[in-house]
Amino acid sequence: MTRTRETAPLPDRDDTGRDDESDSPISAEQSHLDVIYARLDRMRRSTSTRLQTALRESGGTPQARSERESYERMYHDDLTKYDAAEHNLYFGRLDLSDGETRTIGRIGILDDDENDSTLLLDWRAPLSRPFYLATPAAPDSVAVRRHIRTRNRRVTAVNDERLDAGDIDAVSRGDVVNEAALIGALNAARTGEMVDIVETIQREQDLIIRSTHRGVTVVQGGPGTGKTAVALHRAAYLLYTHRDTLSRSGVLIIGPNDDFLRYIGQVLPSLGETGVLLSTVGALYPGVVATRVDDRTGAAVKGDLRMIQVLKNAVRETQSLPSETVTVRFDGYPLEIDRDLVRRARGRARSSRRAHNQARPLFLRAALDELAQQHARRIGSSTIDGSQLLSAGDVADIRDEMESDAEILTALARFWPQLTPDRLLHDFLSDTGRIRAVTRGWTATDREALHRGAGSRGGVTESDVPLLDELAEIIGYDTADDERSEQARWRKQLADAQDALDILTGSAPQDLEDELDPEILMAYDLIDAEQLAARQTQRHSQTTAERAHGDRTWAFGHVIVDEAQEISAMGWRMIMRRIPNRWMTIIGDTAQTGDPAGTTSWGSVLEPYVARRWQQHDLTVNYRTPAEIMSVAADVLAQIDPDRSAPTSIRHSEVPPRAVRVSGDGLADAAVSAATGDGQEAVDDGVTAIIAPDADVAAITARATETGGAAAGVRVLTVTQCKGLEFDRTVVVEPASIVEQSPRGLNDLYVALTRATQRLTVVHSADLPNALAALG
Ligand SMILES: Nc1ncnc2c1ncn2[C@@H]1O[C@H](COP(=O)(O)OP(=O)(O)OP(=O)(O)O)[C@@H](O)[C@H]1O
Repeated sequence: MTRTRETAPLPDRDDTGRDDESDSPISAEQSHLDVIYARLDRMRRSTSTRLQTALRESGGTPQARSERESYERMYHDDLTKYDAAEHNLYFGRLDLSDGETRTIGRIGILDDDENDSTLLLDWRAPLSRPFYLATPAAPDSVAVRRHIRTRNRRVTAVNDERLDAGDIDAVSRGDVVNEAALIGALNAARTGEMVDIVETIQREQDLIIRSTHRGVTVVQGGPGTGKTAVALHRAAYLLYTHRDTLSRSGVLIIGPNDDFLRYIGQVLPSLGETGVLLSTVGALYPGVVATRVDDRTGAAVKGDLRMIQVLKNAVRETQSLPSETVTVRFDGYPLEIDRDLVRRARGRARSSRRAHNQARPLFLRAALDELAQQHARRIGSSTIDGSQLLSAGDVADIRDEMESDAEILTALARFWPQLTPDRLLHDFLSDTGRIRAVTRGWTATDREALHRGAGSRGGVTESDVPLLDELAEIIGYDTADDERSEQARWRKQLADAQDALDILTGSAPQDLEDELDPEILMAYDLIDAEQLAARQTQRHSQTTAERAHGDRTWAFGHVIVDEAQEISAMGWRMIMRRIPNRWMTIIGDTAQTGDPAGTTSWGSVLEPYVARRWQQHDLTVNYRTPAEIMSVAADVLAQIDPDRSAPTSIRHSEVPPRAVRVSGDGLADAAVSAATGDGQEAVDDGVTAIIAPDADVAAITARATETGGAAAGVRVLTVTQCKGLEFDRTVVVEPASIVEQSPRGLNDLYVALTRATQRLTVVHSADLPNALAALG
C-alpha cells in the first residue's frame, strides 16, 4: 500500500475558534483555507460592485453598449465561477523534494498583495499536474501529496501520501493515486446526478483530459471506466487552456438522450464552466424538437448511408416536367410552358451542380429567357417577312417584367419549387408512392420502415434529424435564410419605431419645439428608435452556446461525442458538419452498442472523415461496478466478443449479485420488492433502478406506483434509457427477453448488468441466458 496517514477529524472548536491541536496539519490547512476564502470573498465583492456599475450605465454608441455587454457577461461568468468553487475549493497540496509547496483547488486564486502570489493553483494548470500523475514509481519530484477534505469552509481531514519512500507495495499496486479519497468517492451513495472528479482524477484519465492531440481522440473503455467523467473534465480543461478561441467558437457535447444530459448537466457548472452546449443529435437541428423515436428497424434504415442517395432522389423528383402544356397570360397574350421548355431550363440549372434552392434562379432565368423570346415572337414579328422588330434590349425588358409576374412565377414554381427540409421530409415520408419511386432495389420491409404511415403519430423522430440536416445541404437551405428574414423583421421594427417617434414629435405643439424649452423632454430625448425597437423585441441571446444552438452552420471549436457507439452513419455526417476542423473527442464502448444503426468499429466511422488522423486511448479500470458484479457481466462480454477483456473493478461488493426466479405473472411484483429491499435488507440512501425489457416497463411502473412508499423513488427504465447512467442498486428483469428483443440484445444485457455501484439482483421467470449460468 501507499503509505498514507489520515489525520483524525477536526475536534469541535471552542468559541475562540481555536482547536486543541494548533500545530496539527488540520490547523495549518485551516489557516491557509481561511486566507483563500477571505480572498475569494474580496474577489466576489469587487466583481459584484463592477457588475452593478456596468448594469447601471446606459446609452452610448452601439460599440460602447456592446463592450459594456461583454463586460457584464465577463463579471457574471466570474461570479458564477466563484460560486461554483465555493464547495471543496481547496483540496490538494504537493510538497516537492526541493521544499516548494503547491496548493491546488477548483480555481486559481492570486493574492492581492504586491507580488500577486499564488494562493491556489487551478487543477488544470500545468503546475498542478503532478497531483494527478505522481506515483511512488514515478514521483516527479513530489515528496508528499496531501489530500484535504473540507466541509462548509472547515477542514475536516487531511491525508498524506509519501511518494519519496520507495514503497515497493505501492509500486506493485500500479497507478492508483489519492487512493483513500478515490475509494471514499466511489463508495458514496449516488444522488441521481453525476459529480465532478477533480479531486481524484486518475493517471490514465489525466492523460486523456490533457491530451494535446489536435485531431480526433477516441476514448474506448468498458462500462464505468470514467469515459463520461473524462469527457466532461476534458471540456473544462480545453476551455481553460484555449479560453480565447473556444469561448468564441464554443464546445459542443453530444449525449444519447435528455435523461443522460440531465444526469451530467451539473458537472461542468460545478467546475465553473457554463458556456458549453449539451445536446442530443435529435436537438442539433435548429428549430426542430424530435418528439419520437423510430422502432429499431426504422432507426437502422434511416441511419444508413443509402439515405443520402434517396434524399437526393427525393429532391430531384421535385424538379418535375409538365405532363401537358401549361398556358398563362402575359400582357393580354397567351404564353405556353411546355415540356421541352421546362426540360431545357431544368438541364441548365442542373448542370450548374448547385444545390436545389441555389440553382432555382438559374432555372427561372432560363425559362423566362425562353418565354420572353416567345412573347417577342408573338408581338414583335414583322407581318411582312416575319423578322423580329424588337431589339435585344426590348426583349430583355420583357423578361425583366416577367420576373415580377406572379402568374408566370407561380406556374414555373411547380417545376422547381423553393424547398424547406422539414416540409419536404414530411411530405416524402408520408407518401408511399414517392418512397417507392426513389428507393429502387429496396425491400418492402425497409420501405415500410421509412414510411411514416397513417397509423403513426406524426412529429419528427430522432433519426429524422440527420435526414433534415442532409436535406438542408442538398437543398442549399441554411439558417441564414431565417436570419435574413429575422434581419428584415428587425429593419421593419426599427422603421416602425422611427415612425412612431416621428408621429410623437410631429404631434407635439410646434411652439414648444421652436422654443426648444430645455425643461420639456421630447420623445427623442428619452429614447431613440433603436432603443424603442429593442424594447419591443426579445434581446438576442448572447452566449456562444445559445448562438451556436440556433445556427445550423455554426463551426464549433471542439466537439465531444459521448456514447458515440450509438450514433448512426447519417448522424456522424451531421456531427462532422458542425466541426470542420475535426478537433474532437469521441467517447464510447463498441461492446455496449445497442442501436442497430450504431457502430462496432471506430475505424469504419472515422476514416471517411479523417483518414488515419485519429488516435485511440483505452481506459481499463472500472470505477463503478464492484468486481463480483463485473465477473457476471464479463461472461456476457465473452459471448459478445471473446477477444475483449472486461475492465478491472477497483472495488469489491459487500453483497454478491443474486438471481430470483419467479412465475411469469409474479415478475413485476418480484422486481418491485427486490428494488425496495425485499423485506430482508433495509434500503438506505442512494438511488435504485429496475431495468426491464421494453415490453415489461409499463406493468412494472404501474406496480411500483401501486405499492407507493419505498417504491416511489425507484426508477423503471428500458436498457436504452439507462445507457450512461448509474445507480446504487439495480434490479435487472428477465435477461432472456432483453437478449431477444434486439439484434444487439447481448450488448444490451451487458449494459444493464453494469449500471450498479453496490448491488445487483436479477429477477426472471424464463431460463437465464447461458451467459448468466454463474448466477443460476
Ligand atoms: N477518478 C475518479 N474518481 C472518482 N470517481 C470516478 C473516477 N473516475 C470515474 N469515477 C466515477 O465512476 C463512475 C463511472 O464513470 P462514468 O459514468 O464516467 O463511466 P463510463 O465509462 O462513461 O461508463 P459507461 O460506459 O457505463 O457509461 C462515475 O460515478 C464516476 O464519477
